[in-house]
Amino acid sequence: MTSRNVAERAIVGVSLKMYFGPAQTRFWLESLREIVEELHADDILDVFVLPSFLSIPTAQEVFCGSRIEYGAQDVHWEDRGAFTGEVSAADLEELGCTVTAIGHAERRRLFGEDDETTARKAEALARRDITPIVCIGEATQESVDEAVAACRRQIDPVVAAIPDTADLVFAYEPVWAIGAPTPASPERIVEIARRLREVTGERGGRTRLMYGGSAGPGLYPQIADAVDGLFFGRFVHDTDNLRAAITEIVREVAGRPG
Ligand SMILES: O=C[C@H](O)COP(=O)(O)O
Repeated sequence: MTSRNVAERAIVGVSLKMYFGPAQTRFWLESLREIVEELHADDILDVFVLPSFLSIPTAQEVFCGSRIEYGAQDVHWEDRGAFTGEVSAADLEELGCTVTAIGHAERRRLFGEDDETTARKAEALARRDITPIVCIGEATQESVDEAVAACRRQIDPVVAAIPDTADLVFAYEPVWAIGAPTPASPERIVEIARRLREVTGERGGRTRLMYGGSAGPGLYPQIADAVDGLFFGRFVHDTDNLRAAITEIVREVAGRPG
């Protein structure tokens, strides 16, 4: 992949997983808004955050009048019915969600989510015009060929399940790099991203590719020509780090030849 494939606007996403309670989430969301506005980041970046289900109404309130998008970390594939404990794409749409993650490695490992259920969830989101953030990635630090094959097994059912024109984001997150001290090497990310673009490039709809897995300040400039953005976790909980990470991405994108 070359810089010609990279979208003009970069994407910056954060999943808060289950790290923060409601009050701490509100503080962090307010800080995110302040930082984005101070840096005018939303002029050149698509910024989204995925708080817990309980804090989605808070995100709706905090981001009122802002271009920051928000959504959930999971969704059920049906709109309504006897599905105890679940939340539907219809509910998320009603609360203004425009993005939602599916198929995260933790959902796959801890809650039995598989490629088939991920595809059904993608279809449910696409029906509501909510962009699926589909998490893909190899389980162990195997060869690039094996990693791409593993990702392909996760990509193909999703692509088949949604309309060709639907907006789609893949978050390439090597499972072994999630919750680790450092991300995958820039060389590996760039090579795998290039190969994944070949797989997803046939779609008619916009298909963007992010990197996630221990991403933090310092990573983006090394892989900016290969990915459309970063999917952050722990390393932007600290709002100084959040500011540093967004500042770095804004500088990189603003410096691209126009
Ligand atoms: O959803 C985010 C990713 O799983 C990355 O999390 P992490 O940066 O804390 O490893």
